[in-house]
Amino acid sequence: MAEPHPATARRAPGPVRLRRELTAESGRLAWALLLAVAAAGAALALPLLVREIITDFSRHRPLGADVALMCVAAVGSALAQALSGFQLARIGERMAYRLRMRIMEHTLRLPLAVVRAEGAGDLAARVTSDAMLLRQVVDVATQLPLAALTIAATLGIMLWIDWLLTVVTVVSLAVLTVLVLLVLRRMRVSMAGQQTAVGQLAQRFTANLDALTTIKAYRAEPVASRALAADAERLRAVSLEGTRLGALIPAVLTLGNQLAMIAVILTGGTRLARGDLQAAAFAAFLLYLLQTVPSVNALASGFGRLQAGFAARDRCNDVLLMRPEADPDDADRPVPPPLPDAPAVLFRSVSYTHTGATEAALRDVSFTVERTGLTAIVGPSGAGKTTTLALVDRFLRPASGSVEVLGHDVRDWPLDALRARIAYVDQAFTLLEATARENLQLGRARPARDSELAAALAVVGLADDITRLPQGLDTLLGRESDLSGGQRQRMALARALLSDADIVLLDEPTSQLDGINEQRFRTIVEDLALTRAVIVVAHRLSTVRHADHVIVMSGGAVVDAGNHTTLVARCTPYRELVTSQATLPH
Ligand SMILES: Nc1ncnc2c1ncn2[C@@H]1O[C@H](COP(=O)(O)OP(=O)(O)OP(=O)(O)O)[C@@H](O)[C@H]1O
Repeated sequence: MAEPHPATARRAPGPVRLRRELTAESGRLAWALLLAVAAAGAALALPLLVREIITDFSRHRPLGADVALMCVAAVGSALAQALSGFQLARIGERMAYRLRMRIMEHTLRLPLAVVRAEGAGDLAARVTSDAMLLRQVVDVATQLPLAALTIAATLGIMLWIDWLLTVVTVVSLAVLTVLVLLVLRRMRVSMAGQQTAVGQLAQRFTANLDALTTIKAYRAEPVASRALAADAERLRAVSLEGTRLGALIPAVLTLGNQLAMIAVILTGGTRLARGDLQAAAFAAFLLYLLQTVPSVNALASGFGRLQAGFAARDRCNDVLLMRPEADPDDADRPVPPPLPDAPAVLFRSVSYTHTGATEAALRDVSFTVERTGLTAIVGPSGAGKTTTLALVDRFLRPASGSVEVLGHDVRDWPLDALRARIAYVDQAFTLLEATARENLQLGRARPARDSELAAALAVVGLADDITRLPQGLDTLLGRESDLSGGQRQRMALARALLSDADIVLLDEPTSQLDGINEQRFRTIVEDLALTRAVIVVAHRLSTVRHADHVIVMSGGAVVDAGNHTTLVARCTPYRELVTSQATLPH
């Protein structure tokens, strides 16, 4: 039997905490900050060197040493800045990678209904655009302290040059800060709205691409475009608000800086005229004042990016805080040994209502499936057949009653161990976007040999079709190379054959098979049923007549169960089903 994959039994990852993410890289971050401080320090020294050079000129001193120092400071500053940027890029990309992996792995472990409700496109937006915004927080982690440090150091030097001019500068900067903070507060709300709108647009676009055949067939491109345009318009409007707020910040900063400059020039000019201030000191002060401009800008843009990062973090956490389908103690649960005399599947008074549905899909359903043999579940559309199969594989959990597999309640199985016992062929015969070989081996604990794959493909009559693919078994399916509906169905069957599962669930497996393949399918299922429990949701009488046991469902309840002959004799809904198919080939 296949062993459960231990790696899949994981706990919920917990929310993203930016501080924890950053402290995980504290060594690298400190290194990046140190380099950035060195770069800023070297840049800060430049105006002082300018002062020295001006004094050299005025006193006719040789310039060589001071000019050389200035060059060293300029090149050193550029070099340190570049190295700091490389470090930050590394930290940022590693953080984004970790975050993306966490969200993707967690999403794959969410209940199916939750993933459907969230939408594939919206979930994809969290690992693309949200993760990108969050990644920028890393730059901010050095950008903010560095800018604050540079401003403080510059103000310190300015204070040393002239205290009165420094007071004028600080008052101007304080007014500026209040204005910028007001804009930033509004920006966070806007960023959250923007990211939600991105998710909604991505969701609708993905859904439309998935339904592209139908859209084309029904010339529904204008309808789809209209809906997409509405989402794109919502995104445009909310982004415009964010962009306007973003554009306001540099304008406010420029105005604030200019006001500070005017105030300093007026105060400094007056003192210069009175002889209270040296021309060289005033020039150096003005240069320092100019040098605060990029730092103040960096501070404001850093806070802006932080707001975007917070909004993205909240959206990522919305996903990460969703409960996975496995219980928290799933990984610690011992794998129960199958009980030798227990049935393969046992339903005891099971009821279930789908989320959002007003009526129960299953009501008080009870039945037994033996360890070997073919069990068919029949009934009209909407009777609850697929829901029944979903409960066996614990895609859904009963609202009341219990489902047992191999003698143990499905809730007592570690999820992975339970699913290792069951092979499931869904109605869509889903293939992954992966090679034919990978598709065939899904769910196997150990890789199959080529001869095993060839044997399974031969049984389902697919050997020639796969050989004809451009790279045979190693052809990537789902993009340029794809299979027909019937071929996909047989691939899914071959996968079940290769799976070693004790229980095989087949949801309408013959719907796309031609006569020859339907006959072949019957033989495969009969062979499988010799050693395993095969439960097949079937509409075709040809499948049902050969079943050892038939469960008749209607309106979410089991109305009767028995073999074909017994049911024809005593069960009116079954007889009607048989009569309705009497004209169909079987
Ligand atoms: N995801 C869902 N959300 C809400 N209701 C659902 C969902 N899936 C199924 N249902 C409802 O549950 C009931 C049983 O559905 P189910 O798919 O089990 O029927 P079925 O017998 O397999 O039908 P069919 O033969 O058409 O596949 C139906 O009334 C259906 O509308």
